[in-house]
Formats: sequence, structure tokens, C-alpha cells
Amino acid sequence: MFSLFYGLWKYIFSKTEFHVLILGIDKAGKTTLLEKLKAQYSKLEGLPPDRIVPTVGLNIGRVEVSNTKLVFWDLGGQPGLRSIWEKYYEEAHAVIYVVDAACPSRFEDSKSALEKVLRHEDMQGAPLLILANKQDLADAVSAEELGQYLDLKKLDERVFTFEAVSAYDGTGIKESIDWLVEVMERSKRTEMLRIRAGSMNSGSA
Ligand SMILES: Nc1nc2c(ncn2[C@@H]2O[C@H](COP(=O)(O)OP(=O)(O)OP(=O)(O)O)[C@@H](O)[C@H]2O)c(=O)[nH]1
Ligand SMILES: [Mg+2]
Repeated sequence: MFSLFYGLWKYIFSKTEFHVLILGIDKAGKTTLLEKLKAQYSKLEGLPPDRIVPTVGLNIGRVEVSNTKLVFWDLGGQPGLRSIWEKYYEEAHAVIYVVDAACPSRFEDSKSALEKVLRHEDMQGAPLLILANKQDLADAVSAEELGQYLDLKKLDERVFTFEAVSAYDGTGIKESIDWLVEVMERSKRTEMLRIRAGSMNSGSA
């Protein structure tokens, strides 16, 4: 009986935790974004951009937004490191895909890396937030233009959106995270991950 009430109490009062993967090719601005998120949503200061180096392992950031806990996983985007991404797909509730909107010569590379992510079966149904980053630069393309460049087919029933952001000055970040939390809260993928976690817990009891 106690465990029943405890389970119910936990269900009602514990904050939902969402895992969000931050992907994108090298130099897109993923780690700069992660540090900005930490600065904006937690008491941590976040590294200043001039102290951020290319990512080789995994950077983790935990923040709380309204009644949810967000755990961000930021991975390295250099070509030789992209094969590691898929190890994190199964546990991810959603994906933030960061693109350097001021560097059209790398849009093709960004597009094919993203298409590969979306084709992977472990990514099925994961909401997708595509960020046109570096809007503080005069030659950055808008979110709409980036959408045309990427020309993504086969998004089918996936929930997705494009946002124009700057990981430097914080433009567009609040709107992006608000969107993400809202879609994760009602996504089928979240339901699927919750059921899976529940059956694993009861299996190990
Ligand atoms: N102007 C401008 N520069 C940015 C912005 N975000 C990142 N940068 C710069 O872009 C470069 C790459 O940033 P990172 O955050 O290291 O990129 P990354 O995607 O984490 O790269 P990898 O770890 O190699 O995959 C750095 O020189 C950053 O200072 C932005 O919003 N505006
Ligand atoms: Mg990085």
C-alpha cells in the first residue's frame, strides 16, 4: 500500500525530466548555446564564448524550466565524431539541431548530417528544433531561408520548427525552449519513453 501511495506521490509531485540532444556539424555553435542555456536558466554562470573549445566528448547541462527538468547532451560535430551521436538517440526526448546560418558553404554538410539523424530508427517521432544560429552576424540567413536551403523531405509526422537564434546574445532562445518544452510534454515519444522506463523499473523490482 505504501509503495502505491509513494508511486502516486512521485507521479504527481516529481518534476518530469527530459533529455535533449544538441546536434549539428562542427562550429555550428552547440557548446556556445549550451553555455548560454546554463547562464539563462540556472544559477551557473556558463563559460564565456572565448573559453569554449571544440567538443570531443560529451558536455552535459541541467536546467529547470517552469516545472520541468531539462538535461542537455551536447556532442562534438567533427566528421570523425558524428558516429557517436547515435549512441544517445534511444534515450532522447527531442533534438535541437544547430546550424551556422552565416556559413552557406556548409549548409550541404549540415543537411546531409541531419538527414542521417532523421533516418535513424531510434529517432522515430522525436520532436526537432532546428536553430538558425549566429543571427548577430549581418550575413546570417533567416529561419525561413534556412528552411528552404535545407529542403527537408520526409519530415512526415514529426513535430518540428525552425527558430532564428544567437547563442552569443541570446536572441530567440526563450521562444525556442518554450516551444520545445511544450511539444515534449505532449509528444508520443515522451509517452513511449515513460512507458519503457516504467516497465524497466517494475522489471528490476
Ligand atoms: N557570432 C557568433 N558566433 C558564434 C555563435 N555561436 C557560436 N559562435 C562561434 O562559433 C564557433 C564555434 O562554436 P562552438 O560552440 O564551439 O561550436 P560547436 O558546434 O560546439 O562545435 P564542435 O564542438 O566542434 O562540434 C566559436 O568561435 C563560437 O564563438 C553566435 O551565436 N554568434
Ligand atoms: Mg562543441
